[in-house]
Amino acid sequence: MPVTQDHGRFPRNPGMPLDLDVVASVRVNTSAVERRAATLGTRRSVKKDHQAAWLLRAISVMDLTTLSGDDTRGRVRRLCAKARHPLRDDLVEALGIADLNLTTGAVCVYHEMVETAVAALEGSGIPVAAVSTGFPEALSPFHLRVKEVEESVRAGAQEIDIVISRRHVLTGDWQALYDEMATYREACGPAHVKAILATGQLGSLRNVARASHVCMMAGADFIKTSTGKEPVNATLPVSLVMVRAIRDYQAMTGQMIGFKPAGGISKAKDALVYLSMMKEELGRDWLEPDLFRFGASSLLGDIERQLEHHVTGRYSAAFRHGIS
Ligand SMILES: O=C[C@H](O)COP(=O)(O)O
Repeated sequence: MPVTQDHGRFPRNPGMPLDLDVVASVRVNTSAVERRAATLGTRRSVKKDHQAAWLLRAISVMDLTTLSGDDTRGRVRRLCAKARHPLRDDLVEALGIADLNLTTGAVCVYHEMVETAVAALEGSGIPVAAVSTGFPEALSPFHLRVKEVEESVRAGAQEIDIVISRRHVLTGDWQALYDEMATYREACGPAHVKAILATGQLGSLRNVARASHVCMMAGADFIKTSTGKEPVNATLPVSLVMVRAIRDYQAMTGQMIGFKPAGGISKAKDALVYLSMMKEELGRDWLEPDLFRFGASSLLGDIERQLEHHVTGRYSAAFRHGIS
């Protein structure tokens, strides 16, 4: 499976009027979802022989992230350098992928760091994603959250990760959630918008499904699980519910919406499970950066280690074969 670097094929979601009948009709069979999620890790759709190719793909769909109170411009510049060249030169050579010009899908930072990241990524084609709207709690005055979105776009962010107000979901105020999301959509202008649901704080899988639908109806281009700051972040059951909402929304409107699991995904083997889930649930199109991203601050290191093992294993196997 060749890795493609395609940052320009984003489908823009025009949204639709809020349909409360659809929202009310959303049901989730929690035990069926949990059963399916439990089998995902043991499925073999990523064959061992192809693991290196899948790990390279995981890099190409990664929003390489730093969202820390002690972020500095220097740290962001180093992160951007890593996004341009995610793997060490010797590994790139050993894997025979020098011609791929592999990069991460995007770099994800706070608003304050957008300009620095944009400058550091100039000419690379790698977009900058900004977490705006009072990330991670979204409890600053609404007009300031909207202003932050506008400022991030002005500073050069091509993608905005907004955070929804959890209380609208917890109180079932779908109109308020729709209006909030639609306002952010508008404020994003040409930038693509990812709606962070903060699923660990939404109370139930049914609420996750209903919030997913409302955000897509209001124009979200992507739905994203978590900020990475909730007590529970991306999980497989939550992800299954969200990708199935994406499938239902596509059946209803024809529109393809992206998915971004984020928070706590730091192991290469977990990334492989997510990729195979996307392929099985939504199909091949959802393995591309315009429809799938990992939000992750520490996944790349583990992928690099696994690719090293892959190369070393291959060489030692070739060596043994040579002397037998
Ligand atoms: O949006 C991305 C997340 O904040 C990253 O979370 P993480 O630091 O747990 O990988």
